[in-house]
Amino acid sequence: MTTLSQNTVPEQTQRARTTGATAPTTGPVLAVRDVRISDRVTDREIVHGVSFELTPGKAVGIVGESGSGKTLTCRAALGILPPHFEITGGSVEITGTDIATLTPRQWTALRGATISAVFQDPASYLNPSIRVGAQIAEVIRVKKRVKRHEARHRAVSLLRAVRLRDPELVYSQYTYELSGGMLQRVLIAAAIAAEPRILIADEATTALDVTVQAEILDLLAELRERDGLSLVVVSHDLAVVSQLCDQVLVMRQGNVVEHGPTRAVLHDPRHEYTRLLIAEHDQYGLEKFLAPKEAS
Ligand SMILES: Nc1ncnc2c1ncn2[C@@H]1O[C@H](COP(=O)(O)OP(=O)(O)OP(=O)(O)O)[C@@H](O)[C@H]1O
Repeated sequence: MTTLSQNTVPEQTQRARTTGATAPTTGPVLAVRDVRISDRVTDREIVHGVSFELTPGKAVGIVGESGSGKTLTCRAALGILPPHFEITGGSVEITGTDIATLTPRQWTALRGATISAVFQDPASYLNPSIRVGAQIAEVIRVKKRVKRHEARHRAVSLLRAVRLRDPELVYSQYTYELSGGMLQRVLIAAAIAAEPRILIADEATTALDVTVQAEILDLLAELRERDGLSLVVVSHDLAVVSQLCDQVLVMRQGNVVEHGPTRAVLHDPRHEYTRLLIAEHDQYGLEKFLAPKEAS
C-alpha cells in the first residue's frame, strides 16, 4: 500500500480543509432521511426509504446489486436525479439545509464547493473541446475566487495529487489524448478542486488498474483523515468499501437490507443477501482488508 507524502495534496487545499475540519460542527454534513425515489413515467417507487448520516471525516459505503438504487440515492443527494425521477418521500439535508428549499442559484453555489461527486464514464463529464487542466482551473477560479495564474498552479498540483505523471503536460491535453484511467483521475481532481466537505464517489475507481486504484484510495483516505472530507462510496467492490468506510449500507431492489459499522456488517452479516455478496467476494481477498484491524 502506498503512503502519500504530506506534500501530495496542494498546500492551499490542506490549509483550507484543515480549517473546515476543525471548525465546530453541530451535526452531520449530510443527512439522508427515509428518502424515497419514484419514476413518474411508470409511476413506480424505485427507492423505498434510505437513511444515513455522515459526519465530518467519516465515510459511508453503499453496496448492492446492479439496479438496486445506489446511484439514484446519490443523485438525489446531489439534486441531479434523471428526468422523470423525483424524491417522493423523506428528506436530504446538506450541512443542515433541507435541499428541498434550495433555489437553483443556491444549488450552484453548493455543488463543487460543499458537495461534489465522481461518477463512472469520465468522458461524458468533461468538455472535449477544452484542455482538461483549464476545466479544473476554471472550477478553482470560480469557486475559490482566485486569479487565473493561481488557479492554474493549483490545478497542476491537483493533477499531481491524483498521481498523473507529468501534470504540466496533462494540463494542456484534451480528453481524446488521455486514457480512461487518466480521465478518471482528472475527474477526481476536478471533484476535489473546490475543496468540498462531502465527496460522493460512485464507482469512481472501478475503471482504474489495481495500483492506481490503491493510490486513489490512499488519497481519499488522506483527505478524509487529515482534512475532514466526508465520503459516500458506492462500489461493487467490498474491499474498497472495507478499506475506506466506517459504515456500510447494503441495498437490494431499492431497500436497505442491512446497515451498520462496516466491520460488523462484513464480519457478521445478518441478512442472507449480505452473506451472498461476501461469499461472492471471498475470491478477491476481502479478509486482507479486515484482518489487520481485527487483531488490534
Ligand atoms: N435515467 C434513467 N432512466 C430510466 N431508468 C433509470 C434511470 N436511472 C436509473 N434507472 C432505473 O432505476 C433503478 C435504480 O438504478 P440505479 O442506477 O440507482 O442502480 P444502481 O444500484 O446504482 O446500479 P448499478 O450498480 O448498475 O449502477 C434501475 O432499475 C434503473 O434501471
